[in-house]
Amino acid sequence: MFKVLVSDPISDMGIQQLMDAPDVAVDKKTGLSEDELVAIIGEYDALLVRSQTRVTARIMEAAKSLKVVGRAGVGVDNIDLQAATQRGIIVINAPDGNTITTCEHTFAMMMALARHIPQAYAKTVGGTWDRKSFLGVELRNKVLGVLGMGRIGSEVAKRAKAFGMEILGYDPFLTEEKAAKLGIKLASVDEIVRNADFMTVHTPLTPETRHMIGPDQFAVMKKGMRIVNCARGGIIDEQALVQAVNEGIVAGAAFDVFESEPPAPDHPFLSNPKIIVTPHLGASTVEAQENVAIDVSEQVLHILRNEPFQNAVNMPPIPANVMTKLQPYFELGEKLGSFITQLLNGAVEEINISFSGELAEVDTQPLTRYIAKGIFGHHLGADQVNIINSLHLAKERGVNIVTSQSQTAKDFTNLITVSLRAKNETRLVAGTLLTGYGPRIVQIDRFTVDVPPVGHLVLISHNDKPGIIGRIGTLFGSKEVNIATMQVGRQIEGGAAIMVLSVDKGVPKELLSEMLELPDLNKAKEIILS
Ligand SMILES: NC(=O)C1=CN([C@@H]2O[C@H](COP(=O)(O)OP(=O)(O)OC[C@H]3O[C@@H](n4cnc5c(N)ncnc54)[C@H](O)[C@@H]3O)[C@@H](O)[C@H]2O)C=CC1
Ligand SMILES: O=C(O)C(=O)COP(=O)(O)O
Repeated sequence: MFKVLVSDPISDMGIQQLMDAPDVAVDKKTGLSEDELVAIIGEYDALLVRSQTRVTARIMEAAKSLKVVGRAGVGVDNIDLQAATQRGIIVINAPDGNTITTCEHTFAMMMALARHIPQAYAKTVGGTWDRKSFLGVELRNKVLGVLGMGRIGSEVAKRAKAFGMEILGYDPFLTEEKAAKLGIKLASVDEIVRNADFMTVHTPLTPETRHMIGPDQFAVMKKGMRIVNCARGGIIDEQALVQAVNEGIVAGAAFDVFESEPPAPDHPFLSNPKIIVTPHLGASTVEAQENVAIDVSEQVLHILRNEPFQNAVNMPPIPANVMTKLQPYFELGEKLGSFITQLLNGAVEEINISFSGELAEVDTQPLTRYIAKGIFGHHLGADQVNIINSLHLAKERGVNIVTSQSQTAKDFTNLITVSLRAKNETRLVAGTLLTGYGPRIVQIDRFTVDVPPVGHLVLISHNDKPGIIGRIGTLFGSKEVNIATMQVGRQIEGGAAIMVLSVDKGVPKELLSEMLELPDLNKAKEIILS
């Protein structure tokens, strides 16, 4: 008999199939502390949660029989995925079931914001008949900026069209063609910030999206913008938003999510009359809760019964013989994917991967998955992409992956070459595993280099002229950024060249912009490989 623990409020109708299964016993115990969960989790084979239960490494450690954690919803930031993977616990989510509901909540928030509904309601039920203070605005003919055009963002855009809005969308996977098909305009974050009347965010919270709307964006923002966040707290810098509201840059904001939930009683949003809030209700409808509970219960049942399953967000099993051969290359593959996606400007349309030398002797598909994980994980969030879903995510986004194998690998015993094609450019990186030395990037575009793919790198394209290395060294020194290693590559003397620096910490934005003012320096980009 499999034992399933449901530790958050999850729709009964959705989990009925688990309750009806003859080989499953379901316990519902909500509101448990970490200690209480640690004390009882050992007897369970599956755990079903929403966003309240924090499934920590401590809980996983105590979970001796746990095979699967099922998240009845999208975001898995409350689950320690690394700990789950380490212990071989599969984590699955229900990515589709609450899309429409969250999209509709976004609209409810946008309209409530445009017409001051919460404020007007409070005054009316308080006994004041005030028809003067709540002059609203129409949505019609307004520009809506959508940051994150995935499942929810795309549905929001669709509905906004029906309201007569013009939509500017930004997503690293949105091409002009896809945008045209959706009837929206592809725009940069900067264009959205400068031109939108309303803006709504629908990205996961990743290192890249954290505070993607912050002081720099508020400084150039169209005056009077209204902002909605029904995705994750922290995508918009809360302190900077409050300041922008107080300065009149932002006319109003509607937030369903907070950097820390629940927010402290003195959180500035809670006392600002121009900011309206809901307590993370985006997914809270009867329909969505049934959908996600049905989806997650179905997959949990498959996993418990050892049947094929979907929607895993962490590590899948790989056959032992394939594992032995390929495992040493997994990290290199993922790093190459992450490296090249950070170099590319524009939405990736095609990925070309070639495996050469001894790698050509085995089935390299698992390695392709790691490379795709590096490419997609950078934008979609490392917690959302794994080697089970990375190829599926590529397909879902219409990105073609072409792989080839060849027995010869120039000067190396093994070589992985990854190139990404976007509308206006193609970028290439190649890497190898050097026995005794570990992974190395050996080619970037047409330049030969020798760089370990770790930490903070700065990629500079410049003209091969005397003095440039010194000028860069002096500039980094003046900003207290230590250069650990420096690699230069060129094809001909005096021609185009590249430099790869590895530095000990993050590079301040102003250092990158000051670098661009140096003579003979053409481009500079920071690349972070964890
Ligand atoms: N408030 C609530 O109760 C709910 C919140 N959510 C949250 O809403 C968010 C969106 O969910 P879905 O649409 O289902 O996810 P999704 O994965 O379909 O879409 C997210 C999109 O964000 C894009 N993205 C990643 N980095 C970006 C960047 N730097 N700039 C612009 N776009 C970027 C991705 O390419 C992707 O297309 C998630 O954070 C999810 O956890 C989801 C359901 C309910
Ligand atoms: O699905 C998501 O990402 C959500 O944020 C919904 O969270 P909830 O299940 O309502 O606690």
